Amino acid sequence: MIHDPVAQADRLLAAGRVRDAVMLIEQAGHSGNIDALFRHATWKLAGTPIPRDLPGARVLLRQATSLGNPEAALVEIALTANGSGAPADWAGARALLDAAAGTDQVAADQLTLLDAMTLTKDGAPIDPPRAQRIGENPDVRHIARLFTQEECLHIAQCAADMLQPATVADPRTGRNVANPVRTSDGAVIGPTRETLVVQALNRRLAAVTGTDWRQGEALSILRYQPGQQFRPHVDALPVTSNQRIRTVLVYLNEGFAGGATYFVNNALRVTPRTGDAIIFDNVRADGSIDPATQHAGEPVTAGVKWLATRWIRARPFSVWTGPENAA
Ligand SMILES: O=C(O)CCC(=O)C(=O)O
Ligand SMILES: [Fe+2]
Repeated sequence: MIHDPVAQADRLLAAGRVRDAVMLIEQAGHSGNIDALFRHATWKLAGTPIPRDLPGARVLLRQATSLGNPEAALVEIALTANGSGAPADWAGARALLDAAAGTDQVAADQLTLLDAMTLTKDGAPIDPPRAQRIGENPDVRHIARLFTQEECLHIAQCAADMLQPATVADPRTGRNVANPVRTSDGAVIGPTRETLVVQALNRRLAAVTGTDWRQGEALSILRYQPGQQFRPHVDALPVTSNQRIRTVLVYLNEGFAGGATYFVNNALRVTPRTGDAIIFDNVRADGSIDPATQHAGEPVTAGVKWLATRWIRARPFSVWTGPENAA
């Protein structure tokens, strides 16, 4: 038997021997190697080096979890709740988290945060707060303390190890260059990393924006250090069949200097405070882009600003099948 089939499969892949790598990982999985099962599942999720197969990945994750792989358990929980590879099943995901929490402190900590929320059997908030209007043209609505400090910290922690400087592809060279509009570091919490806490918060954002959670893009996290900013822009996309109709921003911390959100048209300036949210529509009633929604994240002058953004599409949005596709 091969001692470390995952390392061996990586070597085969690096040598371009994809078929051999896949055969090796399959065989090791069949004989109950939990790391091989998990690696095989991640390949099916990523769609490389084998085709994407979400139901197949779920089968492998189930096996790896039941054989005691805690990493597989967390991914299985995420996919169970967000409906990847099978219909969304909040109660099923919750039961898996309960089971994982018995031996895994990461799962236990998530359970503590979840237990502090009052949720329906589908993970939606039972009594979501109402927003107050704070500006006109554009209409900007505000909710104080939509997220608790602990919830904000959890989100920041989910993104912390993935933060990357903002870049755009240079149209001439195709190379990634610094983004001139946004200079902060960012990360998205994709479907395999959506803890039940993040998913409950995404459902809370859906409730307060009057949308379905499936319309939301993956939660985007931004971190601004001194001098970093998001220059004036609109969130709506220039060309799309599934527009970003609404935006909700949640400030994840406070105590830094600068970093207000500024709406150019009505000179509305929103001072960030931990857990506060603002909501605005990016399109007019006829669906056209509303230029009055132009806004900026002003430069941070001292300290660090953390922010979560949920861009909400007109219709369900699937992070698996590409930016324009419905689930
Ligand atoms: O940082 C801010 O306050 C604004 C962020 C923003 O405009 C966005 O995430 O779309
Ligand atoms: Fe924006």
